[in-house]
Amino acid sequence: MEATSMSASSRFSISRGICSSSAATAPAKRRLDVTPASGVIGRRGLSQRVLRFAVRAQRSEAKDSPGIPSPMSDSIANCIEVREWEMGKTIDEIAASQGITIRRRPPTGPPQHYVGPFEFRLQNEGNTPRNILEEIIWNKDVEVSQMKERRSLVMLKKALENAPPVRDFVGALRASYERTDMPALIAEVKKASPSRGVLREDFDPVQIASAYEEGGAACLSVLTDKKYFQGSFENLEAIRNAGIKCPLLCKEFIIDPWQLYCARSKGADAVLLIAAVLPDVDIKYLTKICKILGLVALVEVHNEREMDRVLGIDGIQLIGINNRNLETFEVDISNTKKLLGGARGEAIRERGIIVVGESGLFTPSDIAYVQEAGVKAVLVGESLVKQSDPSKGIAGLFGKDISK
Ligand SMILES: O=C(O)c1ccccc1NCC(=O)[C@H](O)[C@H](O)COP(=O)(O)O
Repeated sequence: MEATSMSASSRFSISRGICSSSAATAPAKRRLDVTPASGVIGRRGLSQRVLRFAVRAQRSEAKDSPGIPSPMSDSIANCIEVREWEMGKTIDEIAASQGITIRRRPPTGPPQHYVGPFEFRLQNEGNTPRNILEEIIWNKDVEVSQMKERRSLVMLKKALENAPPVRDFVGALRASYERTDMPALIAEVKKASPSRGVLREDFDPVQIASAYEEGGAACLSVLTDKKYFQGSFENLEAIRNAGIKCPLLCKEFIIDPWQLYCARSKGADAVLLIAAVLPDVDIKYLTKICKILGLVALVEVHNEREMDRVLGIDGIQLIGINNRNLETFEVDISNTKKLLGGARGEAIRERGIIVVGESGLFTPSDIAYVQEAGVKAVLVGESLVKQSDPSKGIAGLFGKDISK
């Protein structure tokens, strides 16, 4: 399928995958089986929004193409109602049952424009984020709603028609690994982070991206979050339009399929999905949409439980192991080794999944350590972006020139 267009029928088939067209008439128990666990329930859950999004998309499709019937709309809407009625559980409850501690933003707060350092805010169990990752996600929820108002799905679909073609992200990683016999580099264009503050004042994203390419990076990761990382979709678009050949990962906190369309329209070839935030059903749903758009998903895990959940999902090509605990900021590269030991490592090798070691990599011995543990790619930000010449920084990090 063309990566840049999404036909009504392909959208319908996704909808069928997540919510059987017969759900409204099937016996209740069976409906529970055919409809994924957190699929359409609770407050502000992605899956609930995914289906509403699908319904809206199909309605607008029908408006765009009068005469073409939209047979799934009613059954999806029924599914939403049936699931809400049957389960009576919130998305947070479903997520918690999978070990996810990050909650979705409650409808009552926090105030959208609150300010001040995280630790000084009034603590209130219900409407105050418990850690930085939760705060980022709650903020993203508000931000995505606002962006959707400014740029509708119909507008995004139009933009997709002019989006640059998708490049082979996984192919570029494999080729680099085979060429250098070292982990392929995904070099991150990252101005700032919540854990480290501003990493580079004279930040020119296109210049940094070209230096990375020159230094031998296989792919690039571009932070698009504004509030916490001082990134932007404009940076992603500028890098893509500057003729950089390395495939691009849109490094964003994805909680809604709208963001996938946005990333693709700006020229992304891959996106990040964070298992600490997304229940299984959302990962499955989002990866299906990625496939339709031609995007590859880098699914990020931090611990054994998340790794086991992701290994339970079919069709995953890329798994990132983040050595940074996103709740506490602690970095420990032995996390990579821990998660690749024993049966997990075997399953990964058998299935040909590429593992990306992420965060906290500064020296050739760090690279050797994660390679020994089994990674075929690394994602590196801070240690490269801080170098006056990031291209030379790559040779320093790998202990040799990997550009040839
Ligand atoms: O980097 C952070 O402080 C951070 C905080 C909260 C959520 C995510 C965060 N980082 C995203 C990343 O995973 C890193 O940017 C990436 O792995 C590169 O890490 P590094 O080489 O240590 O800059």
